[in-house]
Amino acid sequence: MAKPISIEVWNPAGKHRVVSTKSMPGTRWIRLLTDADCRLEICTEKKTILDVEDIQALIGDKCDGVIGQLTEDWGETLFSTLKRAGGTAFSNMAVGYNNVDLNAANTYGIAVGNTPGVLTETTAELAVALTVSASRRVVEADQFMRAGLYDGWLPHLFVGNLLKGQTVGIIGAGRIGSAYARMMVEGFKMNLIYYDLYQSTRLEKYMTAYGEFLKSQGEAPVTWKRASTAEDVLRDADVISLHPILDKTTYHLINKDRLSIMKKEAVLVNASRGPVIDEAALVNHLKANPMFRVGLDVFEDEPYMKPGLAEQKNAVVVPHIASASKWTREGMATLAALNVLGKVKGYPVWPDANKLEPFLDENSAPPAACPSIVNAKLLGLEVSKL
Ligand SMILES: NC(=O)c1ccc[n+]([C@@H]2O[C@H](COP(=O)([O-])OP(=O)(O)OC[C@H]3O[C@@H](n4cnc5c(N)ncnc54)[C@H](O)[C@@H]3O)[C@@H](O)[C@H]2O)c1
Ligand SMILES: O=C(O)[C@H](O)CO
Repeated sequence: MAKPISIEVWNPAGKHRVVSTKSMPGTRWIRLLTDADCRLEICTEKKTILDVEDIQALIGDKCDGVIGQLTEDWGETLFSTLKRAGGTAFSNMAVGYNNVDLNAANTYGIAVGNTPGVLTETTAELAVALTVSASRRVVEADQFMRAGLYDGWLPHLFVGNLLKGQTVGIIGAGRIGSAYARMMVEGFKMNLIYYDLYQSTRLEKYMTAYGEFLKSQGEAPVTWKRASTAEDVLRDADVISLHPILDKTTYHLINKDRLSIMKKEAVLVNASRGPVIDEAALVNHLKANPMFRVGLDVFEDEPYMKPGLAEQKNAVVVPHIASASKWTREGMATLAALNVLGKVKGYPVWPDANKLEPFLDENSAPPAACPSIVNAKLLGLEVSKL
């Protein structure tokens, strides 16, 4: 028998039943669904991470689409349950979808949505915050101050690293990696080295033009280089920020061997996914190298940290909040809802998931399209001509 699970219902008479496994910020997403004849059921269960059985109970016997979260395991069981309930759409409220088994979704013909772009700058800004906090020992110094230990200015007190003129390294120079690179380069006049499977022509052009601009102002130009291996970035950079997707190629990309080739005083930042770093190896490295610092938004076994990490003063840790600005979270909710709504209504897919502004303009109706469906091609979904 299905578990009882608490829900809040909007527009009970709506024709299409859409389930959201969590309450999400803002109200626009709710309005968009209910105005389009959806009965919306929002799970209000007081449990942070829902398990597969909870979500099966939410889906029930009839469900057209589900808006879910990155903490949920969307695989064979959930997609087959959704299919049996007549569903055709699932959207993560996240850009990353490593919690989703796309093969299973494809098998059951379920469209899988994500929420790119709207979180790019917000996430990059938090990565910058982690970089500065780790480099300048902000959290350690804050704790020292609150503990009443400050008894006057000292030449050696909390000496950290200067960023200006150093080299910033990016692994995964996609939307967020490139935005972070620009912030670090513009903000701190850093040189850039990046590694990605693909060339980032846009970022390279920007770096060249910005270097020229600085030169024209009589300042030292910034330089850039595309590395042919991740190791080249790790060896050369003073600050390394990780922004790839999580898949087989990036699992434990940062491991014991790769940590050992980094500079002893390097700063490593991760706001991508926890398993990109072998966290146990990182804890050992932090213990052995007190001048090496990290800023982490994500962890290998969330919500837990590997033993020893919490005690390391050279680590700044925050609970996966990189996309947590009000505008972004409301935008993510909107995009996730529109992905599901679009599929339920039979709309085509938006042609460019990097240009979703029309869906985010609160003063106009969104286009009749699904903003971002990651398996659209595989499912042969029609592309919007709008
Ligand atoms: N911490 C957070 O709250 C938060 C917020 C947003 C996104 N994220 C994570 O950040 C990731 C990136 O988001 P995005 O919007 O920039 O995605 P994106 O697709 O624009 O960028 C990902 C980049 O990683 C590159 N890549 C893939 N495999 C690689 C490899 N083996 N080595 C090097 N580079 C590789 C891709 O080519 C691409 O350029 C998401 O998938 C998500 O997991 C985390
Ligand atoms: O992938 C994502 O979108 C994040 O981890 C949450 O913002």
